[in-house]
Amino acid sequence: METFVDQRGFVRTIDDSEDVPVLDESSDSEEETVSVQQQKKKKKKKAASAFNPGFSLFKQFDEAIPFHDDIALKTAKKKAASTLDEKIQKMRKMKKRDPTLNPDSEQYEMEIDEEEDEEEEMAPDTIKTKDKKKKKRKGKQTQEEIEEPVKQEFADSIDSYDSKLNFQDMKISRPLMKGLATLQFEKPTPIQAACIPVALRGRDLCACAVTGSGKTVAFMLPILERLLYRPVQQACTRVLILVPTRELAVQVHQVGRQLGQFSNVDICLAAGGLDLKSQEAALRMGPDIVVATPGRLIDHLHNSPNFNLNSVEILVLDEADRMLDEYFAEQMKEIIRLCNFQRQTMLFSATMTDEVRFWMCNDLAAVSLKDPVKVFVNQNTDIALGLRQEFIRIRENREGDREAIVAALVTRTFCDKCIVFLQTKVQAHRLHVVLGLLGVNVGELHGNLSQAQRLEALQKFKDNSVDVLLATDLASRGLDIEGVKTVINFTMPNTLKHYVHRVGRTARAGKAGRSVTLVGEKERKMLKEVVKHAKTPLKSRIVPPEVVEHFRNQIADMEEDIATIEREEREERQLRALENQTNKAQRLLDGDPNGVDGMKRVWFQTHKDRMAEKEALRLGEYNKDNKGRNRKEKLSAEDRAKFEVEKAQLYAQRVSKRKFKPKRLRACAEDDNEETGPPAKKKKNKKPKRFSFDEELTKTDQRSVRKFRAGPSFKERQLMGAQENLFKNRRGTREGDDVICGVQVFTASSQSAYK
Ligand SMILES: Nc1ncnc2c1ncn2[C@@H]1O[C@H](COP(=O)(O)OP(=O)(O)OP(=O)(O)O)[C@@H](O)[C@H]1O
Repeated sequence: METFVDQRGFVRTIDDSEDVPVLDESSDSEEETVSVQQQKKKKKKKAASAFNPGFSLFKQFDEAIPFHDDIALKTAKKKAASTLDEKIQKMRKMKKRDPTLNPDSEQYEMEIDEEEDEEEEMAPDTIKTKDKKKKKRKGKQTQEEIEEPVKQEFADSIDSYDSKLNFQDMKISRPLMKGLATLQFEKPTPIQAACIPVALRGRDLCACAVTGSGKTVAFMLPILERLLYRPVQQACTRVLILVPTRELAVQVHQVGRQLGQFSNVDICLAAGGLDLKSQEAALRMGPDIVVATPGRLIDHLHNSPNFNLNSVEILVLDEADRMLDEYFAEQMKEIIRLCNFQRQTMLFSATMTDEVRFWMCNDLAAVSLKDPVKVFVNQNTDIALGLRQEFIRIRENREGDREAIVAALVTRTFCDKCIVFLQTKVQAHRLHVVLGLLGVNVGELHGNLSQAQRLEALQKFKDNSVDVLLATDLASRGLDIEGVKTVINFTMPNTLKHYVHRVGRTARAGKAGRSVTLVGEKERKMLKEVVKHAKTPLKSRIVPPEVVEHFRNQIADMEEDIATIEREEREERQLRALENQTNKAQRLLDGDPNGVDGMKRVWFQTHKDRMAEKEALRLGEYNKDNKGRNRKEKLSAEDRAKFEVEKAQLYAQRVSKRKFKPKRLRACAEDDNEETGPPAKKKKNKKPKRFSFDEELTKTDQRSVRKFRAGPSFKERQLMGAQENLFKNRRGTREGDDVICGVQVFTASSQSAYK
């Protein structure tokens, strides 16, 4: 793959006017032959290293272990030490060593030695360029066209930038220039050139630029620059950066630290899954910048003494459209409620156009911006021009071939630096076993893993000890992994936006990359959307039927081994659950029901509320159909693939329903004054909602109780002078809608309290 490297070895950035070298069509067959050869060399290497003479399969059963609870737990620990990869290796070696264990077991032998010859005879994939069909206007409008956009009003709009501008021209201070030099950033990218001067002026902004265009530096650099001039007498948190995933938080934190390494700005990470106590200690010191995921941040806000957001001067929402979608809605409301409203707010994402109109009319009007500047560079594309997009058609009755096709792709053509995106964690895990048994060096990254496992999987993929990473949408946003060559979509992503982010993991910072998406008949609508948005020609790839059949047979032969591995894992999980229960019981006996320090952690929602929210957001269950009936005990390849597609479609349906749902009006403006800004415009022809006192008293359903009888909000308590009690008894105040960004939002209870 070609990269842009200038004479001085710096990674150059791409200008709007430049042509990006898309992978040459004529190179297809040559490229793939080379790839197959490389794969074969690799396989030989793997075959050589696959056998460890010291390995004893039954070693763990050598000693007779008497059954005893305690020992069972110890065994659980011991068993848990055997990772999935170890299990896969064990199975492969077992089959290799003792063919009598399974009459079909030549499969692994064949794969290591003889299959090479067989594959040599197999035809390479065929690639055709997809022609863009001419637009037919049937007088039928698309959903986007039908929708009447409620647009955010922008005070200014920037859609071009000064391509000659460099970091010196922006008056970036010396310590940060040194940081930029260490990162070898010579020249700002377009989004940086456009955003940094605006952000330095303290203006609110809403920025959108293609994936991999350097948005992180676009907000981090002006933040650090402004913090260099902060008063240092009193340490407090002045900047809050919110991101949707823990991995992204780690990455943003790292970029901040690298950029600010020669300054005295203190950055703290408050992401879920990482050590709570050390985060608490760091937050107590009042770090200048906090990079956080919403859930963990709320936990700290409610449970860490001396940590609050009262002094936050800059709020950044990275992947803003995700942060403001329904999944984070309740948590974001809570954070915004606790955040100082006199602040600069910056929103960044690669896919924002659609969302902007949302924010103004949904519950999250709270993050509305003050005279915001819209910075949309490269507006004509959200997909990198260096990306080559390929599609593989899956015929209606061949849905079950998806696993075989992906196996063919990653073993024959895209053998390294490849991310495969799947819709469900279960399918990602299964594919780990399948590809592992086929000898692929594979890792998985999704929400069913512990944080340590997640970070380890990512690290292994980054440092090339894993060639193929199987991930859910957890990894689709923001992650910047150097040198990702290929992104494979097992099914068409939920929405165009998901597609843009997934394929955006490759072809970053002006480099070339490739995406391969498997498209079934039911997913053709989404494909049309992608075709409509494409700025470069799309390709259609055909994997030869004999290759698909070969892998399909191999996978079918492995089913028994897959079941064995899954059974072992299930047993380990049960033992771990038993261990957890025993530990819990032990803690109860010791009189410490809540953990090490005996403090019960509080959360703004009750456990029941949280579970109800999760349940409402759930998109079907793996072994239940969409009517809630149990699926068959043993799912076929078709069933699994169908569920993946179904799940994506359920999500897309929900998004589209939400777009059409009438929005609740909850805000009313205060008097026009400096603090609160101008009053909101009165809606014509809309009867004001009336709250009756009787209603407040008599309505006892849960929603009304929350709506009418919520306690005073943060601001109201402040007004009442109860500052010291702010962190006590926060539960029950979540609907205490309050003063946010100049708009005062009253609940009925607060209205009557003020009357
Ligand atoms: N000025 C620069 N010069 C060269 N490379 C840069 C520059 N700024 C950022 N990069 C590199 O570009 C890559 C992408 O940056 P970043 O992750 O911030 O992109 P992004 O726009 O946030 O992507 P996404 O939309 O996927 O979140 C990173 O590897 C980063 O190091």
